[in-house]
Amino acid sequence: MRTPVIAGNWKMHKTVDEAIRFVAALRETELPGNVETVICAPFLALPALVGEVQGTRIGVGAQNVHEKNEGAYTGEISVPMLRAAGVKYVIIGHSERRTYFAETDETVNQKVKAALGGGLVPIVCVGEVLEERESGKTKEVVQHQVKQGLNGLSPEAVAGVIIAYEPVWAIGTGKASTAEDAEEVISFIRKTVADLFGQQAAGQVRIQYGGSVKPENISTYIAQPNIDGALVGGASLQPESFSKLVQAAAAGDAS
Ligand SMILES: O=C(CO)COP(=O)(O)O
Repeated sequence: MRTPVIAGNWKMHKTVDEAIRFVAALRETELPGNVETVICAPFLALPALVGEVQGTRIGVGAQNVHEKNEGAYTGEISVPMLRAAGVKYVIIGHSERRTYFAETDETVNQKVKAALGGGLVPIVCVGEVLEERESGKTKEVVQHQVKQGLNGLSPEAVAGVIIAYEPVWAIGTGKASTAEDAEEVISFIRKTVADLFGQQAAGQVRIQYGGSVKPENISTYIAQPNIDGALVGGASLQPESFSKLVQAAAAGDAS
């Protein structure tokens, strides 16, 4: 039985004060125990958030990390720095980082290894662009990204990874993938993990859907057998909406 994960990706939103106010509001709501709840915030807000979530079920994640532990890499943040700040998760290879910051499957792989080696849970993002979808290349693209991103990991390590399938055309567009389409690709990703790392790792690895997930559609994804939660951008920015996502995921998982 895989515990679903609802992770908010705030992207470049919220000052430290805004982040603190968000958690204060979220703490007013009852967060269910059968859903892993994560907030991935800008680096600056992370230490304050770690303090604010003490005693709650919320985990804190970063949105990127450098693959080296330290060195002359101006502007970068390392795994040991995040760990020392109490951060538990890190998003790796988000399509925005691949598009705007030249991340490749190779850098994703190095970052995943660094994260796992340093005790962070990586949320590894994969997904096709519209042109690839329209030319029937979705499975080929995500298979390649999964294979390269997880290259060289042990089956035990893969079991602890979270994969987020985020079709790029669905991100921030309001054009979410249907739950059936997302299930088809995510079950294919699980099969790819089984082929590469064995059935046990494939049975344990959690695979989220991301792309225009809202409180109104989250239940349709959670109802799918292979979809283990969601990575949410816009709808994670308001505490009411984020709380509804977590509640709906809990209700869907229990049903
Ligand atoms: O990119 C996303 C999460 O990482 C999805 O963003 P939206 O939920 O705003 O479409």
